[in-house]
Amino acid sequence: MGQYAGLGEVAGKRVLVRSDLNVPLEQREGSDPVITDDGRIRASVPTIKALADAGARVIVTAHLGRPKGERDPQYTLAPVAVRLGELLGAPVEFATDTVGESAQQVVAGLAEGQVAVLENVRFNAGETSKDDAERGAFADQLAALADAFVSDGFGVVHRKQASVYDVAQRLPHAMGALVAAEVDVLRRLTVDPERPYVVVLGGSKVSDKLGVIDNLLGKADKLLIGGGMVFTFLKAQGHEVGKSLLEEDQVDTCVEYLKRAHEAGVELVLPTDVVVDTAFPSGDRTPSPEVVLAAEIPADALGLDIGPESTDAFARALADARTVFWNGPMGVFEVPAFAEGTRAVAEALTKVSAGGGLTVVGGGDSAAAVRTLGFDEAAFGHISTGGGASLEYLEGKELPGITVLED
Ligand SMILES: Nc1ncnc2c1ncn2[C@@H]1O[C@H](COP(=O)(O)OP(=O)(O)O)[C@@H](O)[C@H]1O
Ligand SMILES: O=C(OP(=O)(O)O)[C@H](O)COP(=O)(O)O
Repeated sequence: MGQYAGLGEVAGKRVLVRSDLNVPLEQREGSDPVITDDGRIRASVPTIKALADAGARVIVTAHLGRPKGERDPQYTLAPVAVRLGELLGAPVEFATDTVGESAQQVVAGLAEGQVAVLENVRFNAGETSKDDAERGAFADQLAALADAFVSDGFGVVHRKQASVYDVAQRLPHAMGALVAAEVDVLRRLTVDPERPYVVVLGGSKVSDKLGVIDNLLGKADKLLIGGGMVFTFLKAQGHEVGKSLLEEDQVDTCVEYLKRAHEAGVELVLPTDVVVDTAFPSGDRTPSPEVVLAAEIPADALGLDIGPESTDAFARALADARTVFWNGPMGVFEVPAFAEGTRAVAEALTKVSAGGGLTVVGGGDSAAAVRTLGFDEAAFGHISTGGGASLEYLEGKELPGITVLED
């Protein structure tokens, strides 16, 4: 328990652990949602188990998805608590609220070494509030449930949120084993990475992640852009993108990035072809994928993957890499018709690893993608549980959930 030395003896103490249990769920008509990848739950187990084994009364707090500060049944953590119990090999109590009567009762009933999960912390508006007082008031309620706090949700350490940041100011605190291990690997990418250093970006959290490019242009040798990021860049190049994901207010920023990449000699690789469909894939619809030139996306279509020509170009750009960081799937990989770009990038990374290079895959969905597409985790240097968090760490930004632990 050296990791938690700052907390003193944990036996008998109520220890609040912030984990990142934000796993992909498939909603199924008429039955409970199914966890399609439990990687983040598995990654959270060692810290929870170590504390429970040491006799702590462990209270796990976490979020799922982005509910809008109120109860939303599709984002309940109940199935996650069940899975955590299976992985721990011990029953896990579940509180049907986060800080209310149920939470208080469940915590009061916890024996030494027992584990409880509180309902989705984002069902409370205070969690993500930009107002310090509102966030603080909610953090007070969370802190009242516990004697100590362990921060182990690496995927959220870039969020200045009550259960990540404010609660650490209110309780004796320590960094969890997962956060410590993640930071250890990522540090290797910031200190003199072996070159060429290639960063691959994709996914759908476009507004969150476009900003990181600013900083990466000064660090990486090549930047490969796929996924939902592509279309704001294509628009910046003067192309129409139909119904694709687009951050209209970021187009000028992308124009600037294109210019700066050119000036800095950074190779910025954008897809030249994309796989489109006329609607976003949904359960009851058979996809009808079509490959079009990136410069000629029809008005009624939306881009859902990078095309075959781009896939080859991305693989070529990765072939001589010695360090690679990849965050964000290249397409809607959950649907086989739009998974090829993601598969090809994953394949290219395994080759870099096999040749002795360092590859890091970061992000809940990116990690889930490599696993669900059948890749062996051992074929990558490191699979990080955090996408946005890793990117901000690599940028050299201060991560509120980590700096707060240093105070
Ligand atoms: N072109 C696209 N349009 C819309 N969604 C996309 C596109 N490409 C990828 N996605 C979606 O992005 C999601 C993952 O994005 P993100 O959360 O940013 O990644 P991560 O969790 O790895 O950080 C996936 O669910 C995938 O379906
Ligand atoms: O999924 C997450 O981040 P990621 O998609 O950047 O890996 C984390 O659980 C954080 O979730 P958030 O981006 O809704 O704050």
